[in-house]
Amino acid sequence: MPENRNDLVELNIDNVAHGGVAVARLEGRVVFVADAIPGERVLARIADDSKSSFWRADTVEVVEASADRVPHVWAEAALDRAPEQRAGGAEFGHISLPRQRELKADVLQDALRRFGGVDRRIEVEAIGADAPATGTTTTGTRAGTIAGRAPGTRWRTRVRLHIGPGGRIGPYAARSHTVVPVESLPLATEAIEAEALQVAEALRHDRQGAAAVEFVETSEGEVRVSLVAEEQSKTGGGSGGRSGGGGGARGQKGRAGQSRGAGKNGGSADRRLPDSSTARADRPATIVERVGDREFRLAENGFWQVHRDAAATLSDAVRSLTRHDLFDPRAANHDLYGGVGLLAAAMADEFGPATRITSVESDETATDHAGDNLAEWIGAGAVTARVDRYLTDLEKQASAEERRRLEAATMVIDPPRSGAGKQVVGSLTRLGVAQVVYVACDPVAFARDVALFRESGYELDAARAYDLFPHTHHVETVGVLVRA
Ligand SMILES: C[S@@+](CC[C@H](N)C(=O)[O-])C[C@H]1O[C@@H](n2cnc3c(N)ncnc32)[C@H](O)[C@@H]1O
Repeated sequence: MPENRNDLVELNIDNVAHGGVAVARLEGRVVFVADAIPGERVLARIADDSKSSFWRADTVEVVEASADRVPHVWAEAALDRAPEQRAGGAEFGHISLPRQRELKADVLQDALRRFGGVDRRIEVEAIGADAPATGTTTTGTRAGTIAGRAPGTRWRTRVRLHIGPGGRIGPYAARSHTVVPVESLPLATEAIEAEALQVAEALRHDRQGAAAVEFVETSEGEVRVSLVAEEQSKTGGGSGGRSGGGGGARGQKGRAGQSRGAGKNGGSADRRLPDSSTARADRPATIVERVGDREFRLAENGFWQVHRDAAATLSDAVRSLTRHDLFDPRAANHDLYGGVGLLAAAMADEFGPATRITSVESDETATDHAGDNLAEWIGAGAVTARVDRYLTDLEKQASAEERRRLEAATMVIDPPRSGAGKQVVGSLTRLGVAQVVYVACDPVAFARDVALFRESGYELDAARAYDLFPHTHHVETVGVLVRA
């Protein structure tokens, strides 16, 4: 029986839940506990008791520590601060990296079992500079550690910081809209951290009507800085995964803003950023990202994988996991939720210049860029459409010959966090496609979609999981679904 001291309770931590919190029980009720590790005993403050089915609590002191507890990777998110003053976005930063990956694998395994009906353990692999030093992959990710860089840090090439009272910038605290001013950003690239500190200084004097600031470092080392206007910040615009040190893994675009490049070495002395009302009308600037030998053009506020080695890792993953024996280059292959064509290019690279592949993406600017990025392949193209409507139209309108090409097709799908869902999975299975190479950033949404595929006669074939978001709870899974 836990000891009650006002709203403080001692809790034994049992396991980990989806969303980066640990699970304890208090008089039979589930309590989701932040900043704890399974196996620990902690003193926690109840933060939310509004629901009858579960409560939320924040660790304030560790009574019996796990052997996997380490000093927090981000001092400004550590236990010695009040919970509402801990920077959000590095919710696993107090756990050793190998244990973080085990916990992510636990969450994925549990989701696949409970929601997908699949009994499978998929270990979560370290990537890029955190991976064991076995050389360089086909698309050029760097394996092995970089001297002077703590493991699991300096990977974040997209960061959104919010502007709080007094013009001070920082991430939100976990599960709140309280801005926590910070003086370090250990998950961000060094260049973004340096730029953010300078911009923070400028905004303290004049917040320029903005509610948030976004930082992007391209693979060429250029840092772009954009202000996000008040109403755009409230509607949650901005590319996926930019919040704080590690907020969401990804999301939808939609932010118009104003920006400037800071160059490789920190930018100009003039810290005034362009005015939001004038710049909002402009088309967003184009940036270039490099993956191996390939260049991709995209809008600077457009979606791009967040970890500096993620684009290469996922390109390698879809190339190697796709069942080569089921791949037909002349079939109606697709890259659904294709962004600027990253994974379509990986497939065309793997299967040769005759490969037919169509990228389908709802964002018009991204599709325009995908068309350019895929121009060298005669069989590759890009379409602006919502995937659900596009597939429904295909079901209604495809000729007999097109249906045969769809049946033989490989569909790469890389949906947002909510997953593909019933309608899209229904269309894919009714079309009877040969295989689906599913890139998933949310284990529960993935597992639910796996269940839908299984109900329609598909099985989960090969699958791998990657630690694209070290020190956060996020994990990326790539799984292949084939007709059983
Ligand atoms: C996770 S990103 C993947 C992009 C690309 N595969 C990559 O790795 O760069 C998901 C993409 O799907 C797009 N998207 C979201 N919902 C969509 C929908 N219903 N139909 C088409 N595209 C959608 C987003 O704009 C975003 O570009």
